[in-house]
Amino acid sequence: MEKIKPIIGFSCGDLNGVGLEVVIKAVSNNQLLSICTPIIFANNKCINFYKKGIIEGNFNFTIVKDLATLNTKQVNVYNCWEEDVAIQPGQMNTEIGKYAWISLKTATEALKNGEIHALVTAPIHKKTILSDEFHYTGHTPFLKEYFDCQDVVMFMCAENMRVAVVTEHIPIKEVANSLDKDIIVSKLKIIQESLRVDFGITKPKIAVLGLNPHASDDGLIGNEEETIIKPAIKLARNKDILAFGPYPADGFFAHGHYNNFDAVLAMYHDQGMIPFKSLAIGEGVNYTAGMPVVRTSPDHGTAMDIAGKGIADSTSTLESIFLAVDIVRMRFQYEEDRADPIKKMSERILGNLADEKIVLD
Ligand SMILES: NC(=O)C1=CN([C@@H]2O[C@H](COP(=O)(O)OP(=O)(O)OC[C@H]3O[C@@H](n4cnc5c(N)ncnc54)[C@H](O)[C@@H]3O)[C@@H](O)[C@H]2O)C=CC1
Ligand SMILES: NCC(=O)COP(=O)(O)O
Repeated sequence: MEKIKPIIGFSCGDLNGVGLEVVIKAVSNNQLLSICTPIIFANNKCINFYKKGIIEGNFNFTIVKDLATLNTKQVNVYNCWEEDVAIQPGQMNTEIGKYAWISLKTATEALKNGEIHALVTAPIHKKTILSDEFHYTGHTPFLKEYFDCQDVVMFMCAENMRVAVVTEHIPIKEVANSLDKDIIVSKLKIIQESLRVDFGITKPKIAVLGLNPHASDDGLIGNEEETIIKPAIKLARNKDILAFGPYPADGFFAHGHYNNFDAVLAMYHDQGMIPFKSLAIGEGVNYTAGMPVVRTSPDHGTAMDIAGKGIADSTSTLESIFLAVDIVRMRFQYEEDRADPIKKMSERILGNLADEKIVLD
């Protein structure tokens, strides 16, 4: 069957950060146009500002006014604003931060309307984007609310590991009180479903980390393992989720035990992010699992210290595009396979018969 070529939208992130630079670098990859049609939600003048000096040769794009008529042979740019913007790479500036929101808002609307198949978000600066309209600690809680999801999962994905977190951007002193068994089970359900539908793993195994050092050493160092995490794992098992643990986080990563699982659920941000960013092979991608739509993102931030220097690495953005394309295709295939199971099954059986050279009358 012919593979679908999805339309991938890009929000530009903080214009003073490395966002547009890594997006431009990633979409100028020659082979990209054969697997997807990219559309950047920003403004052509801002793209011209960043493209100078970072791309060898020409970087051509088409400015589109109507999202229904994209150029499939080129990168598309949708102008979300018309005014000139005084970009100052590396500067934290709330005036500039507001364009990150305009871009994100426009791209998210397009995602909701089905005008793009997936969204790749370039990094926002969590402080400069804040406004009455955008009052979230990141894309994840915004998208959760926008798409009316009961829960979603921040799911970091790389070639050799996938790490999800229970709590996201909250102060460390609030972590223990934010955990409860239903929240953990909810995350495990989303991870299991995502591994099946988005990654095609039929019987995924998920490791759950403890919260305390040495997963509490049998209650010597805290009790959340006994009172919350173990009961959550038991509950998940009763729901046919192959969850294991809780494992002490340090040795689990140090000795490579993550290799035995399809995903790892960490209790808090740094418990998952530090090993992920340190041990991931290939570049990591931040995927928001549990939504009806597909959103990926590079695993890094605005990198203000190197913004505008042309030295930002775009590999994680490129991987975010590849993962978005893969997931769109996986979901499409998943739906297709289940649209008419009897017909599909008979087609497959007939295929097998043909393989075995059995002739039907
Ligand atoms: N998806 C998103 O929107 C994300 C946003 N952020 C936000 O970004 C801002 C800055 O966060 P930081 O903690 O400083 O992390 P950061 O990832 O921006 O920077 C950490 C270090 O990594 C380097 N680095 C990051 N990306 C790079 C790249 N593509 N190529 C080469 N070097 C790179 C930076 O130069 C810096 O030394 C914060 O407001 C944070 O909340 C952080 C992570 C993701
Ligand atoms: N550490 C991940 C991060 O900051 C990205 O968060 P989000 O914007 O994807 O919610």
